[in-house]
Amino acid sequence: MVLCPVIGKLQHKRVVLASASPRRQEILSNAGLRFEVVPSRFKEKLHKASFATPYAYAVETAKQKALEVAGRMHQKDLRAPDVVIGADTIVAVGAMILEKPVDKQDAYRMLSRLNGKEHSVFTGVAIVHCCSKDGRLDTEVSEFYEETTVKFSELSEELLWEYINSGEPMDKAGGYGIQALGGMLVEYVHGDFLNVVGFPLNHFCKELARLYYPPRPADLRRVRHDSIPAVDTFENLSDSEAGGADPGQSAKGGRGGEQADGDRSQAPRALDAALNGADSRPRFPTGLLELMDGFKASKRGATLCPKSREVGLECWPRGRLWDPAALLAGQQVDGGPQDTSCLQGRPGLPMADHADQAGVCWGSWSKCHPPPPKVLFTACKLKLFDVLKDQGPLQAVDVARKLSTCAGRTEQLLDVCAALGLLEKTRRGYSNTEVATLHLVSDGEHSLQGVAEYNDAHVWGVFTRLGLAVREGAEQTRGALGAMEEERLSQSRELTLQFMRAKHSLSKLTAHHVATAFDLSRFASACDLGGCTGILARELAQEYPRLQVTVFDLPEVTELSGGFQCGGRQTERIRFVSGDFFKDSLPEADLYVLSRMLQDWPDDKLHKLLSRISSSCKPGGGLLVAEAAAEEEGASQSPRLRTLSAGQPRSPDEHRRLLQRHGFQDVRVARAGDLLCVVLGTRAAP
Ligand SMILES: Cc1cn([C@H]2C[C@H](O)[C@@H](COP(=O)(O)OP(=O)(O)OP(=O)(O)O)O2)c(=O)[nH]c1=O
Repeated sequence: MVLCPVIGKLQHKRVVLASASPRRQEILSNAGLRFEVVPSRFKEKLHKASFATPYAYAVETAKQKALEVAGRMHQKDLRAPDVVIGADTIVAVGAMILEKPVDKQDAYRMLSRLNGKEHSVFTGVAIVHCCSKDGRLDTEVSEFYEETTVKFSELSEELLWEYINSGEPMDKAGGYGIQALGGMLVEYVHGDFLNVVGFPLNHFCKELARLYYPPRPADLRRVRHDSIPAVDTFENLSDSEAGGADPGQSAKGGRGGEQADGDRSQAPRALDAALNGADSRPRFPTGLLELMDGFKASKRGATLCPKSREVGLECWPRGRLWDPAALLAGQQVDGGPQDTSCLQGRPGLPMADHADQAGVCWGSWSKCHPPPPKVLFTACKLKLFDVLKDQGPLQAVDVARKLSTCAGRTEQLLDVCAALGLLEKTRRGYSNTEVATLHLVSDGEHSLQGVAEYNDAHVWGVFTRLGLAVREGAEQTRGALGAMEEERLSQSRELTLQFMRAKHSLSKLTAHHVATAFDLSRFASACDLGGCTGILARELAQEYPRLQVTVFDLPEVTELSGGFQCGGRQTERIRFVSGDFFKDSLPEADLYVLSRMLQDWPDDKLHKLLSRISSSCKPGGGLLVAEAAAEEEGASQSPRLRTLSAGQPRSPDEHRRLLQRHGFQDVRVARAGDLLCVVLGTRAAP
């Protein structure tokens, strides 16, 4: 039972119920929660017509009730409570919202509307976590609603008036109290009874459990590959992205003036850290990155598949990518020819599934399933996860309205996202899973939207166009991609920014692992070559208090890096220097750092770069290299963490040999964060 540990977590907190409702007080105290009652003074006068649904109105009212109490208490005591709970119950008949009747006639009107019919009772709940920062109130709001269906019997006028005259309807939404005399009016109830009485206790406990015990990515449920809905293609949906409505605008629409802090993504980590004093860095989203990156495996795979190449089909290596949930859980699935069922028997589809000699089975995903990465990119581009963060759970039709997209296609997109483990689908609609909340919402601290955006806008195209290079092998691919990368960087400011955003968000996840893989305290200065926005430099400066760090990158990158800085004391020890590490002299440093750089370059460039570093590095100085880890010694097959990189990961031995070849000795290799291979070599005397 989730309740006990959750209540335990709240035990030492100052909890306030922002409600005068005696029913809410009773429900919560019966559940063992200890709290103070401070009724809200928020006037329930929000403009109902401006809400897309009745429950959106209830949720917003609940939130405003709680925020009013939090603000007032903070102003009065200069100390806010830890948690404020607000709730609002409404009765909805279709789109019409009924609140508490103002007088007997009003109660009669309401009860007459409900007479003999089904209606919905919605309770919106807001859980506001408060803290004071520099005397200012800081809040994190988590919100949800519950719906219960109630059916009234056919009631006579006489009975209605008798009930009204009892006085019971006056302080209750819809003009009745199901828990007392009003129970006699009710034929049936579907859903949570306590929700009708004013507080959905069960959902509240689940929400607390979600906040205090967020599921780990590995806990994401596994789905069978055939649960991914079959669709022809998502092109139509993509068309609407490009067309008329700006999805970003739609996503924000309808809730004008709302505090963006109604932010479910922030709450779990902040709470977790606050409660457990734990490191709030999220686990590495391996599966998600593999999903974002998966299409590269497909394109490389084409080299192994002569038949598919002949018929010009896009190939997807079965076994790796047909089980998206396994991917999200960071697992790889072995497949055999018997697993081709998802590809077979779909009438009219030009299938080319077959097993080649290497035992790899191929099929045309483009005709029977949408490619999972493209689904993810499309959802990000449409700001689907932002909409669900702010307003979820939502039904497909509501999502389509908010995104200005086609309802049918939107439902397909939502279903595929649910099958991929990015969304949760329940009776109440679709909502973000934990991994989506953490990494796919655009303004989240650990958002990987930048990676999705960049992969979609640029890398996908590169891989799609580079069939020739892919067929001709990894070296050529690296060369072609490296050249395109150079060309791209010089091309447009927007692309550069896109690239920087992607690299910035990835570096946020890896920088700590890179900085701490070895003890670097013997170095007084470091130079991060291609250090982009300085995330790793910042981590190094934070970890080693006497280290001076130089970030060296192309002028167009350093020029834009200012927009990514967030201050802090360690920035005094960081400087940005513009230059091209293939042409210009490298800044002096005891330690040179190349983080996720080497994979990008063809061998000639790679050796040129390493030999330039070797010449600049003083004897005793170091070279720290961080790359995606190959899965096992000698098996450079892992697609992990190659996002933004073109080449294949090297094995520890390959790394060792590479550094030794350029005059580095005592080369040590460490696996960091399960996904990175970090290598440290010491420059030998020439
Ligand atoms: C439908 C129904 C509502 N109600 C009550 C629950 C709520 O208290 C009330 C709806 O009004 P609310 O505005 O939700 O709550 P409230 O005014 O009582 O308290 P506060 O605003 O301070 O939080 O109706 C019942 O008790 N029984 C019922 O069957």
